[in-house]
Amino acid sequence: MATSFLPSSLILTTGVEDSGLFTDVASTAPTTPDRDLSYSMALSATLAPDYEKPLPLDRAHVSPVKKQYVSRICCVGAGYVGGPTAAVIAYHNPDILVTVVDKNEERIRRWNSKHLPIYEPGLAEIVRIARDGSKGFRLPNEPAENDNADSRTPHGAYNRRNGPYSTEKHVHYRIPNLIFSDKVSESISAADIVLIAVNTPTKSRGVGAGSATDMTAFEAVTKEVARHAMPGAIIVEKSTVPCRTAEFIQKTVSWQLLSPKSLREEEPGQLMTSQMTNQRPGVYFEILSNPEFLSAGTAVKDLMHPDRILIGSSKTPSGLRAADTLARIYEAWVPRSRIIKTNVYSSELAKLVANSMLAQRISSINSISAICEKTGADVSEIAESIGCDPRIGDKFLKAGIGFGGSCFKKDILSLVYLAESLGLDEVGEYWRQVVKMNEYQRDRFSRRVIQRLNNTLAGKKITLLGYAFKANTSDTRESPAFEIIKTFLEEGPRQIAVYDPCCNPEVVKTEIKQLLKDRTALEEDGGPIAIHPNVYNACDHSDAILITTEFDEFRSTPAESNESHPSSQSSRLVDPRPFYDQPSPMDIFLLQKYLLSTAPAGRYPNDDPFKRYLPEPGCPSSCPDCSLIRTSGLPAAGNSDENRLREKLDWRRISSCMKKPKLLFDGKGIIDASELALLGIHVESVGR
Ligand SMILES: NC(=O)c1ccc[n+]([C@@H]2O[C@H](COP(=O)([O-])OP(=O)(O)OC[C@H]3O[C@@H](n4cnc5c(N)ncnc54)[C@H](O)[C@@H]3O)[C@@H](O)[C@H]2O)c1
Ligand SMILES: O=c1ccn([C@@H]2O[C@H](COP(=O)(O)OP(=O)(O)O[C@H]3O[C@H](CO)[C@@H](O)[C@H](O)[C@H]3O)[C@@H](O)[C@H]2O)c(=O)[nH]1
Repeated sequence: MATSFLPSSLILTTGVEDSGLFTDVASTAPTTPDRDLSYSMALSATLAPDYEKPLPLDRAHVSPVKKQYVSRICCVGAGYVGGPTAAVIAYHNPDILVTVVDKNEERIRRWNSKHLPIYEPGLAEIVRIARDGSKGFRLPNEPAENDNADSRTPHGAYNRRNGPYSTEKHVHYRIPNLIFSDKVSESISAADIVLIAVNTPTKSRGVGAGSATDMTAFEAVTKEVARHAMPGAIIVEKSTVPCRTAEFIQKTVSWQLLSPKSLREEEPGQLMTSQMTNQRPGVYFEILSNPEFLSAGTAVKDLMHPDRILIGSSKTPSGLRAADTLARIYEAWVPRSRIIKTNVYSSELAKLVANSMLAQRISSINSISAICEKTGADVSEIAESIGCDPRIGDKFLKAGIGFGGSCFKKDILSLVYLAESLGLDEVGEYWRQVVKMNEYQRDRFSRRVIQRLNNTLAGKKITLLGYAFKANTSDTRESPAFEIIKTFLEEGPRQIAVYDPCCNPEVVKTEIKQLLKDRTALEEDGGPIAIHPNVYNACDHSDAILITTEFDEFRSTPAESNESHPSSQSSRLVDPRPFYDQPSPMDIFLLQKYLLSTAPAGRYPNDDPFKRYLPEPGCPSSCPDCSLIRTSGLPAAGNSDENRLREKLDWRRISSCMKKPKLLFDGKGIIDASELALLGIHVESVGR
């Protein structure tokens, strides 16, 4: 077996070697040539004379990746982006060691346990394989419903034992290649590529407070990189950052690297920086922008089947080669045609523009919803009719209580700040209006509820169904529900009941306490806010129910199709066999999905059709997550398990326990008013 680059403690014995199944199986993991940290494989790749030779194509659209160029990737930031992105990169590149580092030790502890800090459908499976390794297995290379096998194979060679379409494929065991660690500088120093995926929120104080991007975390990491990254390492902005951040990194890095003398001569304003230690003359890095476009709740789908991978680089030969090096990592599973290369500032700005344009559509349709409510037009009918125009398209036209989430607002505000700081005040004002409209829409909804309840909530119980900022996630950042709760609190209600099928009630309570900075807001502390684990208790004797998140469980209308999502093409359930080549990690991923979705319940224990999973890490008796599950019945990352029982609400039962007049305010356009009218519930919807 080839030598592994992993610490011996991480190499798991699978027992597969002993089974005699794979006598010729060797680890595909390369070894860093000399372990000298001044050596960078990425740099050597960029200098290799044959680097630009066209790659041989052995598949229709995915090029084979010669991964010997990059052996280690470090991702700084183990959050919603860093964790899943690194996991998917590691899953598809088993011979690259991917280390995710974070200064938050608690987060790292959870990534290393069976209690991942975030929930995303499919994430745990990917992490398990890449972090823990997997057993080798044999795979029948025939489609399950193989009633006409020969017609499925181009050469009629399907049943030949040794032909390209052999009846059985051996899939090699994997050694772990995904590590979560709190050793930030150490991991940076060993990496050929450093992805920076730390948080970049809106500044809350000082110059630009309320709109500029707070670059504190990003800058701190940049300095770590300048001090510790190996010469020639490629630095990648994964975080969403203001346009021209690459230039800022270049300067930060240069200030760290240049000698004090040269700095004094060239940048007199930066004398202070020159006094930093660790100058490393002659050391050079390439900086790339590679923004992430995943959405909460569909992160794994989005990462597995991205619409595009955007890579911005300088247009120098070395910058372009660095972009190619990063592109090759993605080419392990992303069709080349989906990898877009631009200049670095275009890439940075494109991320802000993408989010701003998406949010703008929501604000635009929400503005129309206000007109609809006063005219008798129906905003969903308008959205449907304009969405048929391919120039407009039908996505992101759902009127409601406005957008939430950690990204839209902050990214629009970052664009606003950029425009204003460039003296483009009208441009800034144009985009600021998107945020204003969003707040107006949410407040309009809250006011409508209060008005319909005779302008007072005193002595009344109001129920919010949904606390997460969108469906199928327990992410509650910038949740519209929280802002609505804040508005209602001012009215002195008897109870504000909250139910969310994904969020852990204990976690929501802690969060609300922190955000309100009020120790007496929760019911158990004598306040009106009650977070219910049971939806019927939450609705019992309610004066008004509000739909604040678009969970399918709450719907009385059919769920929306997501057919145009690129992932849906591959998740359309087709058996991907027979495999001509050795099945790739993507092949196995798609086959597993197919098998699980078509098999009768219970057919594959642990959802592991290939019996390849190794045991998950055990927890110590003091594990806080196990203790939370014992007390609340749910993990901290919530109950957004894709296998959770998505039982539809029994609206008849809810109607029977509501106070009269039975009022329901649909903030997400998922309720059929005429259906609930039959149950005696009066529905008011946004834009109708
Ligand atoms: N959440 C999303 O859906 C999403 C999607 C696309 C892009 N983005 C962008 O990606 C970036 C990260 O977002 P996120 O949601 O993952 O944030 P997050 O808050 O979930 O994670 C950021 C992590 O960085 C860590 N960190 C901060 N400073 C550090 C330091 N000096 N050293 C080591 N670790 C440090 C934090 O401890 C935290 O765990 C942001 O710029 C965001 O705008 C987010
Ligand atoms: O027609 C719509 C679509 C969405 N929303 C709301 O908009 C918010 C954001 O939804 P979505 O964009 O699906 O989720 P995010 O996870 O915030 O993803 C956005 O923000 C990420 C972080 O930058 C980007 O990577 C993604 O591409 C971008 O869609 C949620 O509150 C939704 O309820 C609507 O009100 N109407």
